[in-house]
Amino acid sequence: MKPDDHPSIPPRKIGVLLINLGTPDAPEPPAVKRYLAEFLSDPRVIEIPRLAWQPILRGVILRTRPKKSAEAYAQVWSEDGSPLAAITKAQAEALQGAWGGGVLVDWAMRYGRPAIAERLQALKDAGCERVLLAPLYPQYCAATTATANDNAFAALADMRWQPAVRTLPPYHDDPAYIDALRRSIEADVAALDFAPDLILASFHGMPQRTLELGDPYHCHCQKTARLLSDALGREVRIAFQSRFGRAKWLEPATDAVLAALPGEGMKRVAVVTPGFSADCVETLEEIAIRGRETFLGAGGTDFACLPCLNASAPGIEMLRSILSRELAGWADPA
Ligand SMILES: C=CC1=C(C)c2cc3[nH]c(cc4nc(cc5[nH]c(cc1n2)c(C)c5CCC(=O)O)C(CCC(=O)O)=C4C)c(C)c3C=C
Ligand SMILES: [Fe+2]
Ligand SMILES: [Fe+2]
Repeated sequence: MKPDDHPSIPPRKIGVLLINLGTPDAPEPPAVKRYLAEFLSDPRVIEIPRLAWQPILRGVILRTRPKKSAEAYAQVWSEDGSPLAAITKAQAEALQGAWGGGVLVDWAMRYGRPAIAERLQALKDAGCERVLLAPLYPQYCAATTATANDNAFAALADMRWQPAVRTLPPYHDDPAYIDALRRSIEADVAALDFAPDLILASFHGMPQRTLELGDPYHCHCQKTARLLSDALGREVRIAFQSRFGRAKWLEPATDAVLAALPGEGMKRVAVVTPGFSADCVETLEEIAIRGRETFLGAGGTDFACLPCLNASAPGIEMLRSILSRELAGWADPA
C-alpha cells in the first residue's frame, strides 16, 4: 500500500460550483434595473467610495441604463432565457458524472439567480463536505474572480458547519485552455465562407487604474492572446470592449479597432472573445450585432463573431481537465 492510500476512509461527496457573472431574470427594464443595482453596487466592480458612487448610480445610471440594456438583452434572449445562464447550466449538466456519482456539479451566478449562497447550501444539503468553487474567468480580475470568491466566503461565514473549500485559479495560460481555443477557432474559421485577414481577440475591458493598482487582468489577457497566436500560427490582435463610465479604460477599444481595420486593408475579420467562457450580451449583442455594424459601416466586407467555448466538446474537455487538477486528492475522473 502506498503511504497516501487510506482505504478505511469512506468516499465523501464533493461539490463543484461553476460560477459566472450573472444576468437579469428577464430582458425588461425592471429586471435589468434590479440586476444592475446589485452588480454596480459591488465595491469590487466600482472602486469609487460608496458615498460618492451611490447617488450617481441611483440618480443617473439606474434611471437610464436599464432601458437601453434591456433592449440589448431582448435581442439575444433565447427560449432558455439569458444565454449566459442557459450556457452555464449546460456546462454544469455536461460535466455531471465526469468524476463519478460522488461529485455533484452545480452552477450559480454572482449577481442575480441562482445565487451562490443558495447553491452552496444546496450542495451542503446534498451531503457535500468539500466544494470546489470555480469562477469561470480564464483571466483573473478582482472585479470578477475575487468578488465571486468573496461572495462564496460570505455565504460560508453564515454556516456553522462549513464544507472544506478550494478555488479554481485563473487558467489564462493553461495548455488545455489554449488548445481548446485553437481547436474551436480553427474549426469555426474553416466553416466560414471567407478567409479572415485578421483574428481579433476582444476581451472585456477594465478601468486602466486597476492595471496600475496591480490587477493582473491586463497581463493575463495579453498572455492568452500571445499563446493563442503561437498556437494558431497567425497574428491575433488584442482589443478591449464594453467600456463603462467616464474613466480611462484599457486600450485599444474594440469598437475603435473595428472602425480602423478596413482602412488598414483588413476588410475580412473574425472576432473571438476568449475571456468569456459563455456567450452573453457582451458577445452576442455588442460584438456580433453592433461590432458587425461598425466594421461593415467602416468599409469592411466580411465579419464573423466566433462562438465562445460554451458547452462545446473542446470547451467541456478543457473544463474537465482544469477542474480535475483542482480536484486532485479529492476525486478522480470517472
Ligand atoms: C469576462 C470578464 C468581465 C470583466 C473583467 C468585467 C468587468 C466589468 N463589467 C462592467 C460592467 C458591465 N458588464 C456587463 C455585462 C457583463 N460583463 C461580463 C464579464 C466581465 N465584466 C459578462 C459575462 C457580462 C454579460 C452578462 C449577461 O447577462 O449576459 C454589464 C451589463 C450589460 C450592460 O448593461 O452593458 C455591465 C454594466 C464593469 C463596470 C466592469 C469592471 C469594472
Ligand atoms: Fe462586464
Ligand atoms: Fe456591453
